[in-house]
Amino acid sequence: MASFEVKGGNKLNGTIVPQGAKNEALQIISAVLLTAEEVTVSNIPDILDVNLLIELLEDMGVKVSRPSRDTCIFKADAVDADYLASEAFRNKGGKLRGSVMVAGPMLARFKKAFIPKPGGDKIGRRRLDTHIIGFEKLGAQFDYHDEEGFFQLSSPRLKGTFMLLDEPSVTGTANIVMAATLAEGTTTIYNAACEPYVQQLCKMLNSMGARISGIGSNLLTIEGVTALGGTSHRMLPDMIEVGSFIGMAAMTQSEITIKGAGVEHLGVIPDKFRQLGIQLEIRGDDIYIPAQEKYEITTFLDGSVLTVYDHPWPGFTPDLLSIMLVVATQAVGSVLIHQKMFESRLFFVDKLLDMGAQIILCDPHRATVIGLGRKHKLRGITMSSPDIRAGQALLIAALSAEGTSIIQNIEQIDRGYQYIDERLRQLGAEIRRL
Ligand SMILES: CC(=O)N[C@H]1[C@@H](OP(=O)(O)OP(=O)(O)OC[C@H]2O[C@@H](n3ccc(=O)[nH]c3=O)[C@H](O)[C@@H]2O)O[C@H](CO)[C@@H](O)[C@@H]1O
Ligand SMILES: C=C(OP(=O)(O)O)C(=O)O
Repeated sequence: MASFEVKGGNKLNGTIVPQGAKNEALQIISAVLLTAEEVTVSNIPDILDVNLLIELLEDMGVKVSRPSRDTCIFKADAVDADYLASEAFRNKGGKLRGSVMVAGPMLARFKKAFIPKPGGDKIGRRRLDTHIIGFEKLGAQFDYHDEEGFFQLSSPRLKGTFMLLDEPSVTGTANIVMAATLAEGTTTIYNAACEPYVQQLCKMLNSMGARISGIGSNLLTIEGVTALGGTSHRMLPDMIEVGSFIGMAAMTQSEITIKGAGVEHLGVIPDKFRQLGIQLEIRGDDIYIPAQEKYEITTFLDGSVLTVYDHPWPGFTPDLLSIMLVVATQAVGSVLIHQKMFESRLFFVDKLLDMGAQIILCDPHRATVIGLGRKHKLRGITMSSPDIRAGQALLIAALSAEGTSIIQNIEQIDRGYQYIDERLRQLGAEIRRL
């Protein structure tokens, strides 16, 4: 279990380029299974989860070449569909959430799939019902193997239909869309997730010959085709990294430019940080954050305390709430952070309390932060990263704190943030991997 040692208190300065989007990468890389032709994918982040998925595809017989560090050429012309039934797949696939999205393409092209109990963050219950019920509506049968916790799916023939999803699941929508591209007839998905990740997937599928309309909305129509071909696709900048860097700049009073932030794909993210009183300027596709002595949380128009909560896109992503929470600890004013989707994502506030933050955890979903307004600094402590975003939030807290912090279990951070220590050192941070 590796750790970061962080000496806090330095003001950072400079330019940082966001990596390619992790959650987009997991969808896009799964989609290469839909064709026997070559698919070139660029701006791939070099992070644990994505590398594991690429390894998984190689184990399945997909040919992968890497002309440069961030680009892969995939060719799924000799896939061993039986590999999915193996224990090796269950073990490796079970290490990341993204492995569930191998199922849609496998069902569509090879008529069978297995979904291992997926890994990913332990942030509360994360059901797969939307995926499975969607496949079932397309004509697949499933068995749930209780003891090993995996789903076995088969589909001699997928047939398009109308479906109204129970919830706009991000990976669920991606999975059903991928299966529907090769189904007979037309599939209509209402209450579909429409995050930029899903939009990017649909655009890539269309460039492979799929016929998807309604991209960017919650009503997707997919006219099935008989085969898909090769294409090239470039991942968007990771919007969660962009948000994390905005928060980090404010919290550490740093002047930072986020270069190539993919501004048009950020939705409400910049405005949510502005609601915390953080100044930021959009300069073309860059975001400039000036060094700020103080930032003051706004109130609602009637003067009541601001609430920041998550909501399916185009609402605010749950993956940035931990960052918002930590940044609010040094703001002037108060905010209620309401994490609606996940039950166990706010428990990391214990560590912030130990660092001297003023937070009241109201219940597992809600925390009220009373900003310190820099009256005193957080103090460095030893802590363990519980999940990817809490890990990054604690790293930001440590960078702003007085003294030295040790963050353990940083595999959680490495799951989603590429070379984070190296990139932060370039901005002037004192961070060391132990
Ligand atoms: C690999 C990947 O892409 N992971 C992302 C994906 O996970 P993932 O696709 O697994 O998450 P889902 O969209 O399925 O849903 C997440 C959780 O929120 C609940 N839920 C979902 C929709 C809704 O309207 N109401 C609701 O309460 C679900 O029951 C589930 O417990 O989307 C999540 C929600 O944006 C993000 O946190 C994850 O980073
Ligand atoms: C929850 C996340 O990831 P995963 O779905 O892979 O656990 C995340 O990216 O914040």
